[in-house]
Amino acid sequence: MKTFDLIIIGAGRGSYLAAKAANLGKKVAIIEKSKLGGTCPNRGCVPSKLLIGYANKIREIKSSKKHYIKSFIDDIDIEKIFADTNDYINSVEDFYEKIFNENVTVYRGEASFVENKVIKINKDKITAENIVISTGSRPAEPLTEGSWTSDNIFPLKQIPKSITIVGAGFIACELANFFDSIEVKTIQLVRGDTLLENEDKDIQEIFKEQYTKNVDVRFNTSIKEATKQTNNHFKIELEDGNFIQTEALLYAIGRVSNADTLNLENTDIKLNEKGFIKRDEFFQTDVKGVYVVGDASGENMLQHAAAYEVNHLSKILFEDKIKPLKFKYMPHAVFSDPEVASVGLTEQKAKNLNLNYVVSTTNWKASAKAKALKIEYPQTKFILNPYTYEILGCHLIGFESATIIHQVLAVMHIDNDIRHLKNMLYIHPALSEVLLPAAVNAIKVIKEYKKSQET
Ligand SMILES: Cc1cc2nc3c(=O)[nH]c(=O)nc-3n(C[C@H](O)[C@H](O)[C@H](O)COP(=O)(O)OP(=O)(O)OC[C@H]3O[C@@H](n4cnc5c(N)ncnc54)[C@H](O)[C@@H]3O)c2cc1C
Ligand SMILES: NC(=O)c1ccc[n+]([C@@H]2O[C@H](COP(=O)([O-])OP(=O)(O)OC[C@H]3O[C@@H](n4cnc5c(N)ncnc54)[C@H](O)[C@@H]3O)[C@@H](O)[C@H]2O)c1
Repeated sequence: MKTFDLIIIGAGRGSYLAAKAANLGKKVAIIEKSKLGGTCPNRGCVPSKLLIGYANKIREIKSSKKHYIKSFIDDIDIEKIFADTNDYINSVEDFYEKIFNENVTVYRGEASFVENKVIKINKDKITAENIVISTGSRPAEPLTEGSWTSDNIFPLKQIPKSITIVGAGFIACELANFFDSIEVKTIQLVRGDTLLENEDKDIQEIFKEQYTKNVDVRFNTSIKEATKQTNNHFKIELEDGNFIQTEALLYAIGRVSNADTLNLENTDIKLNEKGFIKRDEFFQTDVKGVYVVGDASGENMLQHAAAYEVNHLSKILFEDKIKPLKFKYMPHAVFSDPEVASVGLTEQKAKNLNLNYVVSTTNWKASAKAKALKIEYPQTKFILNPYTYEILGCHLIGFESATIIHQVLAVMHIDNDIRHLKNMLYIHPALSEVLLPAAVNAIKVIKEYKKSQET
């Protein structure tokens, strides 16, 4: 049996840990059953955001009337869009192979545990003092045979004339926006009456109102039966009695754990109630020296979380900086139309937790830059601790929200106090300036709250 210093199972973000350890002279084995780089560059964040780039441009052209410009789109070269996106995807393996030096052995195949510290891949058995499980997650099984998930839509193959997308979360709202923008007949099926159900309710409402101006969303329904016809299209009977025909059917109904591939029953590693791998704040599983990072823990399921965790784990393993990691805040964004960005608690969560909080909501109308964009709906919502001025949550909807929120993240990172956002200097009239009236209003709301408590 071969012995390594470090074994990494899953070459998504775990690849960077392999590269770092190898650069420090450690003998590393990394095992991947699919493509090096994992979900984000091959079938996740990057390809989907490349597509959103086209969608944003198309939406901008289509809304040019607001700027008194009559425009029309002569042709959208979807073949080129698909080919460019696939070119990127096809370059990923090569990129990842190059980040590994001679100290890395790449095993191709599915890894499973034989015992606590012994891993089997194909006919090989290997062991190491430290083992990192970074096996990510996979799409929940589609409910119709022959349909797509985000795993098999990339690399992009056929250009469908019509697509039906099931789900109301991140993936459904990003990809339905793309397909609709390139004029593929798109229908989104949502079992409830909300989109992006984990966002703050006010943001959800604005999102729903704006998004459904473009995308044909059928709420409170789902697929009763779907059958493939001779022309290879799906005939779908909906729960509400309606029928639709669609060439492609994509399920985006959440992600599940890959832990079932690992034969963990041969170990002392425990799972949580959702089947993801349990760990402590040092990423350690129930077996000493076996760690879990990224989606495999089921905690954050975001690339920036996986990247941060891998970086922190490398400090624990190689720099003797044995500090626990507990995220103080975890931001996310939905790159759809409109764009949404969020960090911390929604108002509903703050309420459920019985916290003392105040809410400040401001629109972006005072911003000259926002005015120049001619979009009416953008909003900033803060949830604040009125005693400490702490930002408990911040929710943005509007152009470049994912960029603007970084200013809030910096404050939360350094010294979480909304007053910094009021006192700092802003470039006038940059779009980030929208946070100035938001902070001024937030502080006013806090003062009014305090005054009301005195009387
Ligand atoms: C369509 C889509 C869009 C997304 N967009 C964003 C975004 O915009 N921003 C964002 O922050 N996040 C986004 N995400 C989420 C992001 O991709 C994941 O959070 C991130 O990739 C997790 O990284 P990871 O290394 O934990 O897992 P992964 O990247 O999934 O890597 C795990 C690897 O382990 C391999 N593996 C699994 N089991 C085994 C086994 N038994 N043996 C060997 N290998 C195994 C898998 O093949 C995979 O390559 C998106 C996800 C999807 C699907
Ligand atoms: N911009 C980003 O950061 C980004 C983009 C895409 C994906 N991601 C990550 O990937 C994860 C997975 O994305 P996702 O969109 O698949 O999951 P999600 O959890 O965001 O949404 C799943 C949706 O499917 C619906 N659903 C579940 N079961 C269903 C059923 N049987 N019938 C109909 N609807 C059903 C849910 O109500 C929900 O709306 C996200 O949680 C996120 O962590 C992030």
